[in-house]
Parts: sequence; C-alpha cells; structure tokens
Amino acid sequence: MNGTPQDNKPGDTAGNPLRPMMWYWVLGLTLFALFQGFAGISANTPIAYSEFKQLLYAGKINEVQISDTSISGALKKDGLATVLPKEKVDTLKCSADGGCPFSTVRVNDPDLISDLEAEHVRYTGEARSEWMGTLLAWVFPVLLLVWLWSSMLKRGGGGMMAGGLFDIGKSKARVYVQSKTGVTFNDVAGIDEAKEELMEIVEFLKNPQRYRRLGGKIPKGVLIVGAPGTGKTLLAKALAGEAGVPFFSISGSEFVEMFVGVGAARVRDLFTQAEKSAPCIIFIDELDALGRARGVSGMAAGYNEQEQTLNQLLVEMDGFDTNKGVIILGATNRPEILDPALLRPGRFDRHIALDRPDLKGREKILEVHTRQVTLAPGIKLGDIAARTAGLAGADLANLVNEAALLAARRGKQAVDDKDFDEAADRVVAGLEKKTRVMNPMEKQTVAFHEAGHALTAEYRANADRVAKISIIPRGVAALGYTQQLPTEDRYLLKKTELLDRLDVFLGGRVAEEIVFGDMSTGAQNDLQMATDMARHMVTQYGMSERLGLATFEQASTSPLYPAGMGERLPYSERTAQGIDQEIEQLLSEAHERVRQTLVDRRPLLDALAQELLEHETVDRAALDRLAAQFDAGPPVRRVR
Ligand SMILES: Nc1ncnc2c1ncn2[C@@H]1O[C@H](COP(=O)(O)OP(=O)(O)OP(=O)(O)O)[C@@H](O)[C@H]1O
Ligand SMILES: [Zn+2]
Repeated sequence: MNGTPQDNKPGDTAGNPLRPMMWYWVLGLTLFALFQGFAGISANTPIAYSEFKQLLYAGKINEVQISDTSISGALKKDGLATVLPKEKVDTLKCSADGGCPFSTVRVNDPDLISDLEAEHVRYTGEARSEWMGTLLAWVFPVLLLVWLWSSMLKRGGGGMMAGGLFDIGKSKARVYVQSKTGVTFNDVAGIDEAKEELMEIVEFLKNPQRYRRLGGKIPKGVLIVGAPGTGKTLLAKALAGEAGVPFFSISGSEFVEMFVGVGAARVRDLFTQAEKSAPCIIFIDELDALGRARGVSGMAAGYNEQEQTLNQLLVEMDGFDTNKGVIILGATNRPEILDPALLRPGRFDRHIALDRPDLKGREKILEVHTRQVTLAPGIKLGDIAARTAGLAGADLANLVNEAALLAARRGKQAVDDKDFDEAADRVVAGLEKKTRVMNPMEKQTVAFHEAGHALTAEYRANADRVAKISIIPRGVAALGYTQQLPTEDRYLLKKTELLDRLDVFLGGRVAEEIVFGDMSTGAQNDLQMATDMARHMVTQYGMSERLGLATFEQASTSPLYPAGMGERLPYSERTAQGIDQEIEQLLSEAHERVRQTLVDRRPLLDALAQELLEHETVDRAALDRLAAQFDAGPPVRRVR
C-alpha cells in the first residue's frame, strides 16, 4: 500500500473471474436454444386438436403416431376442404402419394384411443426420434452446465486443476515472489529497536539447520504494527533482503474474494508454494482486511467468505512448523480489530510496533533518502528534521523527492535549503489536514501535559516506573504518551496503588493548569479514566470510608482496567448522592496532591518539558539525568 517502485502489482493471470464464466453461460444458452428449435422443426403442419378430432370423425386421417406430448400423422388429401377452412388447407404440404403430414398437441382426452379404433385408424405409440430431440434439447445443455459448474468448483479447490483453463483459485502470490527484494536494513532508518528484534529471525533464515539442531524455538508469525507510512512494508522487505530469502507478498484485501472458498484456496496455495521455496518469508499486508474479528457482524456472504479465509489462515499457521523455515510477517495499522485468535501463541505472537520517528530518527531517514540526491554544501538535515515533527518515513521520502524536483525545475545543480524549505512546507501543509502536525503552541501544551503525567508517576511510591515519554502523535487520539512499565504482573491492587494511579491520570491536566493557567481539551481521556477509577473504588471495591464495605455495582471488567461501568445494583437516592460525593472527594483530593507535587518540582517539570520540545522523546536515562540535576522537592521512597 505504498506505491513505491519496488512494489509489484498483481499480474493479470486471473483477470476478472466473471468473464470466462459469462462466456460459458452464453454458449450454453445458445446451444440450448438451438437444440430446442431443432427439435421443434419438422415438415408437419400444426393443426388444432379440435380440428384433428373433426378430421378423425370425418374419416380423413390415414395413420397417427402418439407421443406423450403430441400427435402427428398423415391426412388424406382429398376432400379436406369440407372439414378445414380453406386457409388451413393451403398450408398443408401434401406429398404426391396423397399424404399430408400434420401434428397437433396431445390433450388429456380419454376417448382418443376408442375413437381411433372406431374410425379404424392405424395408430402407433412411438414418436419418431422423439428421444433424440429430448436429448439434444434438455440433457445435453444440462450436462454442459454441470460440467462447467464442477470445473469452476475444482478451480476453487485450488491447485487441483493446475494449468487448467483458468487460474482463479491459484494464488496471486506467485506473481509476488521476489527472490531479491534489493532492500536491506541499511535502507531502513530510525527504527533500530525493530531491526534488532528482527535480527534473530534473519539469523534463523540464513541458517535454519543450526537453530533446528539446537532445538531453538523461532516465532512463526511476527505482526508489525504502525501508522501508515512508518515503514512496515519496507521493514518486511529488508528482512527478506538481509536474509537473502524469497519474499512472498500479498495484501489481505486480495484474499477477500467474491466467490466463497476462493480466498481460502488462495491461502492454501500460498502456503504450499512458500513451503516449496523455504526458507522464505510470507508477508501479508493489511492483515486487518482478512483478519477482522469473526462473528461481529450479521452480514452474510462477504463476511462468511472472509471468515472462511481467516479460518484457513489459522489452520495453515497451525499446520506447519517453523523448522521448515517459513516466517509469516503481517502488517496492520489497526491491530485492535484483529481477531484475537490470530494473536495467540503459535500464530502472530511477536509484535513489533513502529512509531512515527523522533527527531534523530527523522534525520536518519532523511539521510537514507538523500543518498542518491546531490545536496548543496552546508545543508543540515537535522534542521529539516526539526521542522517536520509528526511526519512518517513515507512523508519524509516524499519530501526529499519533492525538493529534488523543485531544484531540477529551477535548473539548479544541487538541492539547497530553499528547496527543502519549500518542499517541507508543501508536504506539511498537505498532511496537516490528514494527520496531526502540531503547531508550536499545541506542542508546548502537549509537552507540559506529558511531563506532568511523567513526574507524577515518578514521585508516587506505588506507580509504575516511567519508561519513555513522547510528544510524537500516536494514532488519531493521542497527541503524546507516557509509557510506564510495570515491574511485575499484578492481580491485586491496594487502595494506595489505585490512588497513585488516579494521581498519574490527573498529572497531565494539572501541569497544564499550573503552567498555562488554562486547560486544553487534550485531557478528556485522562479525566474519563480518573473518574472511572474513582467510581470503581467507591462502588465496587468498597474503598470509601463513609459508604463502608458495600458494593453498589457488579464488576464488569478486570479490576486492573477501570473501563466501562458495571451493572448497577439497587440502592437508594441517598446512597446515590453519597457515591457522587465520594467520587468527587477522591478526585479533588487527588487533584490537590498532584498540584503539590508538581509545584514543588516546577524546575524539573520545566526542564522535562523543554527536553521533550527539543528531542520529542525522553527515555529513562535522560529522565534520571534531569531529575538529578533539577529536582528540588522532597525525596520519595519508591516502593516499586
Ligand atoms: N524507517 C524508514 N526508513 C527509510 N525509509 C522509510 C522508512 N519508513 C518509510 N520509509 C519510506 O516510505 C516508503 C513507504 O513505507 P512503507 O510502505 O514501508 O510504509 P507502510 O508502513 O507499509 O505503509 P502502509 O501502512 O501505507 O502500507 C518506503 O518505501 C520508504 O521509502
Ligand atoms: Zn494525558
């Protein structure tokens, strides 16, 4: 999904699956009509049954053949005009020996045989070649259609008719094999952690035997998660390039086909092919298109097809073992809608998250993309990186390209600052509507907001340690984030811990208040989380002194995640007021505590925000350094 030159487009082997199908229908129907007509054509002149009966009583009939549906025979030529109207007689094609062939429809007439016998007319029960007509008109076209249908189904079955007339079920992945992607980790910049994680897989693909011998377990599936343009496809290609193995690439949306069963067949085929070329990499882009959670929608055909395809993928992933040397990479920017079954152990159980690059990362990406570009002397890529916060790798590649085009248009020998400036303006302006490129004021607000969260967490005895702070927009909702890593898994939380978490939720908003004397809308989610947390403490965990050891709601979710409301149990209006007051009190006390913390540590808050504005991300080491330098407040004894 990126339109770079390395991307293969699907070949036209299969074409529109409807087209051949349609032609066969047309052919079948034409034959049908032809045979129908053929069976009906004869020299017999049709007459009405009533006319036939009158002719019979008048003794004008020589002989008849009776079939299930018709009666035909010959009339005596002479004296017909006394029975039939003149026009009718003229239509008869009588032969020289005096017989005039006719036919009529056979109606349900119980007297027919007795009448024929009474008139001494010779009759036979066998129609001439009637079975031949039936065969041609009905049986043959039906057989033809059955044959057509079964051959369609076989193709749907995948691979069974290899080399057959058409290749609908055949995996398009075949078109996608690239023995050499030509991309290496050298072409991927700014995502070093991800590269490191994949290094192990590169080693494995280069030398599967060694790992097999040692009995090491290599992941089967790796899911690369990240916003559009952050380099998911590039990273997958680079992995294949580094390991020097074939690269099967297919997009999830290509699996979801019109005909039920075709997508599943394609999955089967893809895996069969990949196994033959092992060691190799299967890359499924847009995994969400095919891996959407099952059973959420009531929609019929398309979804069933998607479910079938997904099921087939799960079966295939379970069915082969990694020792064969096939690694499956999936990419998505919407991991939350994936079917949980896809993420279970033995499937896509390794996850690699690609964030939008930070300042250093952007500079490195610019370096990669300017390798082939003649730069004017003295250009500082760092400066360009500094003004493109929020841009992803693809945007930066675009920017470099744009600058080079501008310079060329102006007949310059090298790309200079002015070109880059203009290109950056264009790209940023173009993206501002789509993604978030923050203006300086917003950036400052977010920096202090995140610094507030981080410092509150830092100075709470029971809060998880801060691992990383960032003001690079993530997804649609979050403008920045503070990452806290728990030191251990927790199943029980004490009141003191919940209170500390409450404080951390409020830290962002309180920092804005203190620094700007104003508030922004950015804290909405935090406040929601804080309110939910306080509500749960009061209504579910019995942590309010005034209301005592009672629960007022049935827990609905895990106690660790204060999301969603529980089912309300019956209680009085007075209790309802009490609950509201308690929640309010918890929140206002927390607010005051946080304010105190941040006011006490204002120099550190400012320094941290400043660091964020400069570098966009602050890691654990930098935070320690700043704290040692700027912290003037009372020390905290951390429990965890
Ligand atoms: N980290 C990076 N280093 C160097 N170039 C990058 C990086 N990230 C993206 N690019 C450039 O952007 C282009 C598009 O990236 P890519 O297709 O890998 O993004 P993607 O995450 O797969 O996007 P999508 O979700 O739209 O498919 C790459 O071909 C490359 O030129
Ligand atoms: Zn926040």
